[in-house]
Amino acid sequence: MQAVRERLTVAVRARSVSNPDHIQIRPASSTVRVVLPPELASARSDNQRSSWEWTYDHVFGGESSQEKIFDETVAPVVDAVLRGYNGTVLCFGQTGSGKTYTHTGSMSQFAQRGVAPRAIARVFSHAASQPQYETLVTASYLEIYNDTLVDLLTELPGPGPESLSLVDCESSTTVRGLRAVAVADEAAALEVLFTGERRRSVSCHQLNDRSSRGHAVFTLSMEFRSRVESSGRVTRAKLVFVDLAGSERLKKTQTSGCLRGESVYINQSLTHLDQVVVAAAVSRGHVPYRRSKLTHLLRDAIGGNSKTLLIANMSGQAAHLEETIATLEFAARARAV
Ligand SMILES: Nc1ncnc2c1ncn2[C@@H]1O[C@H](COP(=O)(O)OP(=O)(O)OP(=O)(O)O)[C@@H](O)[C@H]1O
Repeated sequence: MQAVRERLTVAVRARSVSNPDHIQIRPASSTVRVVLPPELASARSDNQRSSWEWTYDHVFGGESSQEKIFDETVAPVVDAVLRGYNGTVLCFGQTGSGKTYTHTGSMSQFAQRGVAPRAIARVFSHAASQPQYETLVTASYLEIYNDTLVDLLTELPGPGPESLSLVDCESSTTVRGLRAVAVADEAAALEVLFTGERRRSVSCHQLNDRSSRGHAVFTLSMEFRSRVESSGRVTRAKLVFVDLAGSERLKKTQTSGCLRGESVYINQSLTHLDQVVVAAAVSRGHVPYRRSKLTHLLRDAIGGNSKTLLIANMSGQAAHLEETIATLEFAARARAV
């Protein structure tokens, strides 16, 4: 792996905008402007603001296709991985804002497929165009559910499930015991992705009838070996997709019982993620990555040598303005890392 640290790239994607007076998506200038309506502004204390404007690396409105999102944001990360760098794509945002749609998309409509299946296609088409290299790819799929590591691929043939643990390597963190399945072609890699997708913890609540209850981490690990050079040099690289569980207000999701416990964990782990992002942005010293399994696992993506893209998904609905502001503020903090 080579060092590639650049500023973390941040893209904002709005699902749809219900009230352009209050939410203005401006792809041409890569900005988003939010103006609170008077009734919300007056409910905030005097020293709080009522309008904001943020600049990101990319901004997409509700009309942007899955293809456009992939081509403009994720394809450069995949291409860096194919040159031997590590890459991470993180989908973040409020529950129901479109994170899983961005990550996986529709399993039945080809044009609606998300960034992970498109990345798989790009990896294997690149491998086919480079016969001078042997490309070996393995896939793994992990879920962090209530701070427990769960292997989503244990139903595939292979050794039985082991208990999983995080292990620090030189600059990144790996998961000991996680199954890595060799995938020879695009179809095999998609099969692994969709097997894991089907096994994710999902529940129905007021804002999403298939809400992810854990953070999902899909990883393609690659080895490139020259068939023509005798040195036998091997380049290794990793492409990681993280579909985070959505932040949620308990009042809005109207969850109770188990679901409520999951929500509390989800919100807490996202708060830890925010704290780690702030620490990584302001300090070159200690960053509390070990605060949760999620931040520990994302050490390389946040403060290491991974080429990292954050896609901040926002609903764009006036009813969720406060959550949208929280998402956009997090995305702005991440851009400072
Ligand atoms: N840009 C979009 N275009 C069309 N449909 C979308 C778009 N974004 C999201 N959807 C649809 O909205 C619903 C909720 O989206 P999704 O499940 O991706 O949200 P999420 O952010 O992953 O939510 P959660 O955090 O609760 O898991 C899904 O039915 C999805 O297909």
